[in-house]
Amino acid sequence: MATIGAQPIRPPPLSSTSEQPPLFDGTARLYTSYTCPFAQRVWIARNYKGLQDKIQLVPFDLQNRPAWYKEKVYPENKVPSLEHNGKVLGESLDLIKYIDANFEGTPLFPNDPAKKEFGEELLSQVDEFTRDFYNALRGDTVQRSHPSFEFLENALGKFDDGPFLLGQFSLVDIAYIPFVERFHVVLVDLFEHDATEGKPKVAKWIEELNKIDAYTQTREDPQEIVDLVKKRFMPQK
Ligand SMILES: N[C@@H](CCC(=O)N[C@@H](CS)C(=O)NCC(=O)O)C(=O)O
Repeated sequence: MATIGAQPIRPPPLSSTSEQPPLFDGTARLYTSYTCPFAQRVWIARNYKGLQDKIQLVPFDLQNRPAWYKEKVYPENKVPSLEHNGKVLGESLDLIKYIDANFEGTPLFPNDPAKKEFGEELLSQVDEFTRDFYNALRGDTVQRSHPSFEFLENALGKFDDGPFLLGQFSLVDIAYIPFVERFHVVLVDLFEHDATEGKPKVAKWIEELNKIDAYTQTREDPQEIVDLVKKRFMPQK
């Protein structure tokens, strides 16, 4: 993919009038949206494994999706989905595992049984983690977001051979970071609260993740995050 400095050029999002790319022509495609945290997971995994030339991004303007996506590609009509080997698969947590298992590149899950077990446990908790936070946006946000960051700080204390959730970078970090990125930005911007204060492991985790191009290239503009959350959860702000 072409790059400007370290930042690859993002293909422009397709809208309702855009033509459908060929289906099942042998190209692997990630149907995505640049603003969706679920889709961001799969995008990070693809980048980290060096699959930029093997998995093509097909981004949408989600508010104005083409009808052919639901009709011909993915009836659930959500992003992300992955076209690969004559099938279209969905669900971001399944997709990051699928990409790890079915494509070349650095493995995204450790072999160590204790790490595997803890990794699966954390993956099984991520939906609740994100739900709790979105619920906190409905009132008493700072106070109600505290347990989520406390949970992360504790989880990061489990392995001390690296700054990531399983020590080394893995798909567990990929599952959490798109949401933590958004929560962190929203708390700072709308509540003047730095959730990493007094949480050295979370602060270090975010700092280290921000050194990984595969992740930073997928980050959403903080202002867009704030605008979206304001519009959806707190129009009074
Ligand atoms: N559980 C799904 C959630 C995907 C999801 O909710 N995607 C949103 C965008 S962030 C979407 O496509 N929404 C469109 C719609 O619901 O119409 C996953 O993990 O992939």
